[in-house]
Amino acid sequence: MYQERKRSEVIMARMEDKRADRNRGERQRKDAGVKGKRTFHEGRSGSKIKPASSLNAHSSAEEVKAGDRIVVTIKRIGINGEGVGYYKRKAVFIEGALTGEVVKAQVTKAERGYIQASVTEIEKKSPHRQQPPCPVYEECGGCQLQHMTYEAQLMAKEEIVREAFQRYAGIDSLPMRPILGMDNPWGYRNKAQLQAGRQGREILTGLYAAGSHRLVDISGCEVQDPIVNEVIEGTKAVLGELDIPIYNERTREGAVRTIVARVGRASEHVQLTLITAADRLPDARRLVQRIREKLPMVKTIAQNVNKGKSPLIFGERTTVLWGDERLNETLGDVRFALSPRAFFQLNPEQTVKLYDAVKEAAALTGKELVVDAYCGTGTIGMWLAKDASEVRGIEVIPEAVADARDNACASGIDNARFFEGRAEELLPQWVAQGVRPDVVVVDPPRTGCELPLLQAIAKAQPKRLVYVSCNPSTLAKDCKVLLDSGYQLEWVQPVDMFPQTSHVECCSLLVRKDN
Ligand SMILES: C[S@@+](CC[C@H](N)C(=O)[O-])C[C@H]1O[C@@H](n2cnc3c(N)ncnc32)[C@H](O)[C@@H]1O
Repeated sequence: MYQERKRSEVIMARMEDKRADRNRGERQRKDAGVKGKRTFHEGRSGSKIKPASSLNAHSSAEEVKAGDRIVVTIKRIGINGEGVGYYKRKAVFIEGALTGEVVKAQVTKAERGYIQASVTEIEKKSPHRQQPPCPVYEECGGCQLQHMTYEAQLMAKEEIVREAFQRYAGIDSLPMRPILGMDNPWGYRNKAQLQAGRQGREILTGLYAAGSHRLVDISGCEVQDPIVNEVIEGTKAVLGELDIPIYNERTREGAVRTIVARVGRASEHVQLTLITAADRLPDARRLVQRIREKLPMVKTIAQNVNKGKSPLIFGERTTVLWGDERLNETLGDVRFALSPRAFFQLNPEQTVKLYDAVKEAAALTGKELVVDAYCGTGTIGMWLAKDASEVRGIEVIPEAVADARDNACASGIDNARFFEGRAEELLPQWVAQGVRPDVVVVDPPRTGCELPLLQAIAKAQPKRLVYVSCNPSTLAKDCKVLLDSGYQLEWVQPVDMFPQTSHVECCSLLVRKDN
């Protein structure tokens, strides 16, 4: 349960990322009242482009209806990676269109506050448009920005953050630092979590196409670590060779539902988990033997049983069939021992940049009490512990708290304690008891912080508040509350944790005005 909750909140695994992307798109469109998804990519979908002569431009947005043709200049990229322009002062959301482009588009939906349309022809093409490297980019939907250069992706993400602060916090001149991107924005994901299925004799592993039960095979996914891809392919081959039954979503028969492979970057060891729909994994002994022979980098083979019908990936019970109980990983000089269901950041290289920004914002001298609210497995608290007097982490998921305690122990950190509970309940209690943190770090789920937590922070008056967020909209809304209660926004540091997708993470520093 812990793993699944984390996943949906922290963009944990690829499958859940897809859902999060879609949900996010829905949320964003709800803001403007839009629903739907991308329908166009130049080059791939050339046949969808209609000649300009078929256009029939309208004179008033009120008259626009589905099926009409309009011409739109794209002003920016929206939170879900779509192009956003205006037609007669109404926002128009156009999947696959890029900033600066002038596109002819067909209206797919016209509502009071917005229009949704799909590209039929690009009149003026962006120099940042590129052919998406992935052959299943459109079908898969896990990435949203492969049709633009990486440079343009970074600019778009900065714009998304700027726009959120303008819209939700009324800040026109945001103290934003340049986004921290990656030198190589490919092969960064340390973990794949793929549904298994069959097409005739062939075993597929991938993601379901949006709104369907059609599995899109994503073999060799370019954002995955190549070692992870190798293990997924090798495992598929062994499953086929031994004719192990693959779960069929429709008939609810078969065994293997999902393959999860996670690589430890420091060791290059891989933890492999097969999620099955029943207790029995047929031919388990031969399966273990063949995987060990074929994939020597695999150091753990585990089975997790999930008999449920919900979209949660993991079930409650995990058995290690062979090998190490946990995968060792390090971030900087902090060590982690990860059980198959334990959460860990998906892009370790960028996580270090994010946590370093948190450390800079916290500006610790060794004397401070730091509260790490929404601490997960305690990674941020541990990153700060050696420069603080005391760290107190708060996390709602018991297994995460247990992991945090174990990880602190493994790293020899003895000034960090982790508490199970809701941040919006525990912090107010502590404050009522007279606890006065010097620095509070919050890293909430996409929904942002609960108001009682923000109120408790305002009451406790920590000198520094470090807000880590994967959702610029809720970040900006919460910042507005904090700015109204005596804080000042010093800087916002966006970090590109998920290149090729429209996700953007930010670390923001707020300080008390009366400091
Ligand atoms: C975005 S993650 C942050 C994880 C961690 N800081 C890290 O960098 O890995 C948010 C975490 O908040 C936890 N959470 C969600 N709601 C919570 C609440 N009301 N109180 C405390 N923790 C909560 C989730 O279980 C999740 O571990």
